Amino acid sequence: MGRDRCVAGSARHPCAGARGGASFRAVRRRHARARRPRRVTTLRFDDVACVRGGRLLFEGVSLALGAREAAIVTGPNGAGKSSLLRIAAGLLEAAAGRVTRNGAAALADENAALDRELPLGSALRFWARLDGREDALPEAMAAMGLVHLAPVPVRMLSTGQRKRAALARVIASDAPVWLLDEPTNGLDSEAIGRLERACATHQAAGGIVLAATHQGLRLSKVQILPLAPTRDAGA
Ligand SMILES: Nc1ncnc2c1ncn2[C@@H]1O[C@H](COP(=O)(O)OP(=O)(O)OP(=O)(O)O)[C@@H](O)[C@H]1O
Repeated sequence: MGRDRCVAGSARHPCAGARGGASFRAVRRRHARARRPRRVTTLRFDDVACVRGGRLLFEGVSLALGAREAAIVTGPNGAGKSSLLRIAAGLLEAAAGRVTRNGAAALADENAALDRELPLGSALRFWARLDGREDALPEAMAAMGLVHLAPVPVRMLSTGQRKRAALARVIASDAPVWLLDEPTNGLDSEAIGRLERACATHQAAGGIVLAATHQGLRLSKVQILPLAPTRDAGA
């Protein structure tokens, strides 16, 4: 039964299923949580500039993303794509301009930050537990085709498998803003399809995707943000 058909009045809530299971109160609490208005997710760059190592990488970058929208940052090596994502994540300060983000961000970059000695399942659970999202992990691992790799130590994973693990970490997080740095690097076509479907699900739920990539990534409601490097950037 759909959420909107949910009616009160019986000892067992109709959404609890034929065999009962959840009590009326538990189901009503769950539905109240689902109905609770979430603040609308937004990410804005207004006239942003980035300086690294004393060199101006880019300037005058503006971008406005709302719920369900996406952008792909393009540009040659060294143009500052990763730097732009780090600015969006709040890990790097813009040299000029204004960055506003409404909603937590999850960043997937080349550093998966997974304990190499732990089995993949445990390494991912460490982060999911910190995020209070342990229950979301099995679905995230399934989304990236990782379930069978759960017992394998992280250090034994291939490049593509490690990339999929980093993406599963983002999927399991509750962050409405996904920042994906070269997310298709090392992924085969099946894994790219999985990532695209995960992004579509995330956007449909009101999330934002900002990705930096040299390769194609099919996203809906997407805008392209080409980074034109300054002479200073020497890309
Ligand atoms: N910590 C740092 N200190 C100084 N300079 C840095 C630092 N990190 C990156 N840079 C420089 O900033 C420039 C932009 O780097 P960035 O990784 O943002 O580029 P990119 O567009 O993502 O490149 P690529 O396509 O190769 O991934 C590069 O010239 C790089 O050497």
